[in-house]
Amino acid sequence: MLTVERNRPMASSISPIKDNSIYTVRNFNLWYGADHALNDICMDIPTNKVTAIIGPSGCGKSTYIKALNRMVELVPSVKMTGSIDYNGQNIFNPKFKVEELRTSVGMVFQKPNPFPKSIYENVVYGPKIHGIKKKQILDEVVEKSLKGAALWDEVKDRLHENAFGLSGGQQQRLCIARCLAIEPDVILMDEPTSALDPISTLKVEELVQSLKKEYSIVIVTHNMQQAARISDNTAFFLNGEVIEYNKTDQIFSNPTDKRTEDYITGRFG
Ligand SMILES: Nc1ncnc2c1ncn2[C@@H]1O[C@H](COP(=O)(O)OP(=O)(O)OP(=O)(O)O)[C@@H](O)[C@H]1O
Repeated sequence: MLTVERNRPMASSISPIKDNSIYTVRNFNLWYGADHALNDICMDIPTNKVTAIIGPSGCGKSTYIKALNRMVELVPSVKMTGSIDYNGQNIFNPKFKVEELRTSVGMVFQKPNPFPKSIYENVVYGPKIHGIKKKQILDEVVEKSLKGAALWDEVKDRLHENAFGLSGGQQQRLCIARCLAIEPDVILMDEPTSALDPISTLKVEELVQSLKKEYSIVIVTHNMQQAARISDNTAFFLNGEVIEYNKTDQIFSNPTDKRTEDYITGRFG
């Protein structure tokens, strides 16, 4: 189990938002070599809400969400202290099964990254890895996931065509469908619309809002309007710290920290 080092100044204390939390994060620190990228993060993720993470480039947003699914450990120089509990279990406990995170937490990246396969094969990729072979079940997964990602009507007659033939916005929704196919509880999104045109962006934003009925969503975004439009709660990160974490309305209408106000009003970042 990881322990907390106390040989450095404490960051601002952040009171967790009082909702059912799928993640409980306590005093979490992360270093890339000597670079202290996350500093004493205490930030819970509520269930069935959209949580936006905003902040200037390099403040640790991606690192934080990659810690939530233990992807960040793929970087060899990483060192961490503190705890991240997922459904009450510390994900860094040696007894914790990381495969559980792989099936419960899906991730959507900045650039759509479909596999060089058909639309159908992209969606069934995860379920097949988890041993589902029956065609009828896979067909159902494809329809349900593509409907969930608001893409079914656009692709139902071309399921066996290569995914690279889709537009960028459609490819991103396909990546969301691929994520839904593993039936996750959480979807982590790292700037999912930054490579998309305004209409595709709107479709993904509408999708995020409809998905929160069934999923807990964390979205990193540089787009203030997007965070304000689609999220329930927003965290403002700066230099690896959570400066403010509150209801989105509150953050955007009446931030308590001057640095949050300066950032959302475009004075820096
Ligand atoms: N693989 C890595 N190896 C070493 N340092 C890294 C690595 N990834 C990120 N960092 C460093 O950690 C800090 C936080 O980076 P991170 O990518 O989490 O920020 P971010 O807020 O997501 O930035 P952006 O908005 O530009 O994507 C930065 O100083 C960055 O240089």
